[in-house]
Amino acid sequence: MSGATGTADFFYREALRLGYVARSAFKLIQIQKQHKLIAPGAAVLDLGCAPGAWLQVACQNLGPLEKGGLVVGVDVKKVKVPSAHCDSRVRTVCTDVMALMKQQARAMSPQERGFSVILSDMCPVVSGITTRDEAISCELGMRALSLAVGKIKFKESADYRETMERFQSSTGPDPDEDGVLRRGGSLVIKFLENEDIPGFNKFCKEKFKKVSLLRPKATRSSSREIYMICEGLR
Ligand SMILES: C[S@@+](CC[C@H](N)C(=O)[O-])C[C@H]1O[C@@H](n2cnc3c(N)ncnc32)[C@H](O)[C@@H]1O
Repeated sequence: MSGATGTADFFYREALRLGYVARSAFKLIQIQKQHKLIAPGAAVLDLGCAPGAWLQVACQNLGPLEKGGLVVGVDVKKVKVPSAHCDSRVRTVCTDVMALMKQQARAMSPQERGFSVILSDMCPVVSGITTRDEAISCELGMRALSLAVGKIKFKESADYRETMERFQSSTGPDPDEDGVLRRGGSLVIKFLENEDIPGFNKFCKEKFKKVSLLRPKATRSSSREIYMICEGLR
């Protein structure tokens, strides 16, 4: 688990010391510190949650139990809710997000009113074939985006049209047009850096009040991952 660099080893050791199940905890800690996406009592959907470090960080930011809130983690792998930093507000569902319908996702939210924060740390098992890994990463990102904002609609003349159309088909049929992210809510999507990111970025800038890209300090130097942080769904 420890990486080749001193920085990677630092985050690995810190995760062990502080009771996080993976060093990836520090990526969400940095995102949360800079963007304050998870408010006390928030309803958080964590896509690609195994082994559970983001569940821990999300729960820590819900505030005291009496504030309420919920963290639902979804992964193709079965995930046991970590005992440290998690409480009764955290639960996990084992399913493939590519096949998860919006109605099913909404049914997991409090009073079926949707989520205030959606996090996607999903990534493919890296094959080493760059174009293939990038395409799968974009498909996963597109699925997270369409779950959040609903049916992807844009003007014919939009200069990101080609990018969005290319990955739209990967989301599969879903009769529900509405997304499961509440108005004003925030979305975080992990991508492997590639030439389609500017297209996603432009689309998201129309949908959200603020969009930024972040490469957290805990990212391994060998990784091409980057996080798109979208705040304030219009
Ligand atoms: C980098 S890990 C997530 C780490 C997690 N955020 C944490 O801090 O513990 C990426 C996860 O995405 C999951 N994943 C990839 N494709 C998925 C899919 N189609 N549906 C659900 N989960 C998926 C993988 O199983 C893997 O557990």
